[in-house]
Amino acid sequence: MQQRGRFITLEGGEGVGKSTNLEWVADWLTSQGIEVVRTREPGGTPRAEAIRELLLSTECDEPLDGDTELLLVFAARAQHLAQRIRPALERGAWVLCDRFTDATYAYQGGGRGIDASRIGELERFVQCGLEPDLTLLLDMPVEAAQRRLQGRLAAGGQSRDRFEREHLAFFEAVRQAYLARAAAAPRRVAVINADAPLANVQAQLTACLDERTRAWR
Ligand SMILES: Nc1ncnc2c1ncn2[C@@H]1O[C@H](COP(=O)(O)OP(=O)(O)OP(=O)(O)O)[C@@H](O)[C@H]1O
Ligand SMILES: Cc1cn([C@H]2C[C@H](O)[C@@H](COP(=O)(O)O)O2)c(=O)[nH]c1=O
Repeated sequence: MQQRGRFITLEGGEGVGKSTNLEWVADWLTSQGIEVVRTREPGGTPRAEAIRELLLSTECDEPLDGDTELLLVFAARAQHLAQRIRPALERGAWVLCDRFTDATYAYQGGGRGIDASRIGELERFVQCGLEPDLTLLLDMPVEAAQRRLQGRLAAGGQSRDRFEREHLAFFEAVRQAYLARAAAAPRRVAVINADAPLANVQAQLTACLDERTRAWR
C-alpha cells in the first residue's frame, strides 16, 4: 500500500514569520524531490476561505461569541480536511499548512479561555485521529513580534484584522499556550527561536527538517 504523504504545520503568534518561512520550507522540501501542497488555516479551499473572512473581518459590530468562533474554526477545518488535506496526503503529497489545530488550543484555548477538553471533543470529531507529523513552532517575545507585524502592515497599507486587534495579554496567553503544547508533545513540536536574523531561523528549520525527513525515508 502507498505510504501517505507527511503533514507539516507552521505555528506561532502574529508576526513571528510564518508566511515568510512557509515559502522557504516549501522550497526546501521541493528541492528534495517532494511534492508539496501549501495551504493555510482558517482557509485553504473556497468555502473555508469564506469562513476565514467571517472570522477575521472587522466590518460587523456584533461581537462574535467565543463558541461560535470555535465552531467556525472547526467548520473551516472539516471542509479543508475533506477537500484538500486528506486527498493530498492520500495521493502521497506532503501538506505544508500555515496553522492548524495547535492554533485553536492557543487562540481559542489560551487566548479566549475555552476549556481544552471542549476543543479536544471537536478535534476528535473533525479529525478522526489525523494530526500533523511535525509542527514547527516559531517562538519569540510578543512585543518584538508585534513590531514586525506593525512594520508589515504599515508597508502594505493594511489595517489590523479582528485577531490582530487583540491586546498584548491575549497574545502573551497565546504564546504560553503554544509553548505548553510543545512541552506536552516534544517529538511532534519543534520550537524554533524566531527572534533571530532570517538566515539563522532558516538554519534552525533546515536542521530540523533534515533530521525528520531522513528518519521518514
Ligand atoms: N527573522 C526575521 N527577522 C526580521 N524580520 C522578519 C523575520 N522573519 C520575518 N520578518 C518580517 O516580519 C514581518 C512578519 O512576517 P510574516 O508576515 O512572515 O509573519 P506571520 O507570522 O506570517 O504573520 P501573521 O501571523 O500576521 O500572518 C514581515 O515584514 C517579514 O518580512
Ligand atoms: C487556525 C486558527 C487561526 N486562528 C487565528 C489566528 C490568526 O490571527 C488568524 C489567521 O490569520 P494569519 O494570517 O494566519 O495570522 O486566525 C484562530 O484563532 N484559531 C485557529 O484555529
